[in-house]
Amino acid sequence: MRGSVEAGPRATAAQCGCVQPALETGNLLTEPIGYLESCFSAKNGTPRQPSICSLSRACLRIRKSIFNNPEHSLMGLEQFSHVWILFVFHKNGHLSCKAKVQPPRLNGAKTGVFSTRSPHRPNAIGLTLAKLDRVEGGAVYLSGVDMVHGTPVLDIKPYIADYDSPQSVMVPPADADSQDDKHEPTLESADQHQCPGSLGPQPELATKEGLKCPGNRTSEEYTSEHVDAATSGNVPKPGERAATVGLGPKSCPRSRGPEAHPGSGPLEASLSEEGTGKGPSRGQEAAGSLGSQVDSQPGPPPSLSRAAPEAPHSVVPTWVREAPVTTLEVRFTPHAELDLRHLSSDAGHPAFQYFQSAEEARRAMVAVLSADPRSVYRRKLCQDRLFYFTVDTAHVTCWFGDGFAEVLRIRHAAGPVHKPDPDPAEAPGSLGSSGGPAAGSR
Ligand SMILES: C[S@@+](CC[C@H](N)C(=O)[O-])C[C@H]1O[C@@H](n2cnc3c(N)ncnc32)[C@H](O)[C@@H]1O
Repeated sequence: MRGSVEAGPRATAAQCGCVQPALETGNLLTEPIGYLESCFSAKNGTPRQPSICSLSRACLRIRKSIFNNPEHSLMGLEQFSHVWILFVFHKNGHLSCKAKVQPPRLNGAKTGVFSTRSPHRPNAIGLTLAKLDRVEGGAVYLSGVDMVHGTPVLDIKPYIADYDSPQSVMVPPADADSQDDKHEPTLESADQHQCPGSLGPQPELATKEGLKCPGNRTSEEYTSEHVDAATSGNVPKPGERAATVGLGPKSCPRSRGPEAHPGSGPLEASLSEEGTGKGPSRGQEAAGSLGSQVDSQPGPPPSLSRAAPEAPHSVVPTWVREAPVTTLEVRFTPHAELDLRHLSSDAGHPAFQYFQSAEEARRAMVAVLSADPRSVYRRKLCQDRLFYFTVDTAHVTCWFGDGFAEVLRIRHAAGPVHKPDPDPAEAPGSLGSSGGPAAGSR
């Protein structure tokens, strides 16, 4: 009977009898357009969202197997300040089909996977809004990324506030005036009927669900380590967007632009909040918070905006903005400060591939650590243990105390930073054996 089965076209069969992937079935066989070169070589320490560290840089070279002349495909892209990057979470380790996940901001509570930005989702597809620093031939240089080195990238699309931000919904005056019940609701009218308090997810504790998994996917419950997912929105921060969309000067990893100088631009503005640990307190009781917040981010610059005067705001649940911990203070031991100076002046090694100075490297480390990159599991059960991450050529050893993170050692990353490394977080014994920093490392 019609309607008794799920709608959708059937797979097409080839002459040999095989079922071929076909667009109509939605079984898309993807071919990465390139593999990201990122300053983060492992998941550990990689920001949970692009807004956390605007200095996190990457380069994507379009493969010649996709386009003979990759530079043709990038023509015109340099006119945009931000791009969406669609990619595969290739380091997930296993396919996941958990309907509920535990985002760090819910501090152990569960919510539906589709209400989060968890990497562990049925199709393992990520979406990041990155700053486009420059286009050079067949390569794009990005910053503010939250992807590890080697990430297969499926697509690049320009960020267009008019299309991508609900605040920029275009409502022709005539249409707006004549709206009645016969019209499909526009995004604006739909949003205006949303009750902020009614949109939050209803986190539940430890509810098992029957799983419907395609193929032979694991039904293993996520460990907390596996639910090391961030859930904050990936639109630019308040202020950052207004300052940068479409207007900001461009910078690039290897050539200093005006904004590379401290105190001279939007990059600095966002870093000062990230880097000092003086950002707004994120609240203590995110778990179970059911409310929603109206996003009051400024819209695009007036020259670009065609928003209706009473344009709608987007709405997110409160927990997205309220982390379970306050922003951490970040300290460096004198030893670590010395290490950093040595690293940047050691003639035997290339100093940095992505950072332009030791100061930039330091600020990136502060940004990463002040956002507390630990999983819920580590935060709750492994406090004060050693934590490692690699950014650019720096391998960082630190530990977490009450309200702070302290960098203990900074060494040159063993081997090339771009070699896909095993995740130190997943390596046996990687946490060290003590409950605090190793005595010899201070
Ligand atoms: C929470 S996800 C968000 C990614 C993207 N902004 C999104 O919303 O889809 C970011 C985290 O994914 C992890 N990650 C980054 N690249 C990955 C990859 N290629 N494979 C698996 N995990 C990755 C890192 O631990 C990072 O902190």
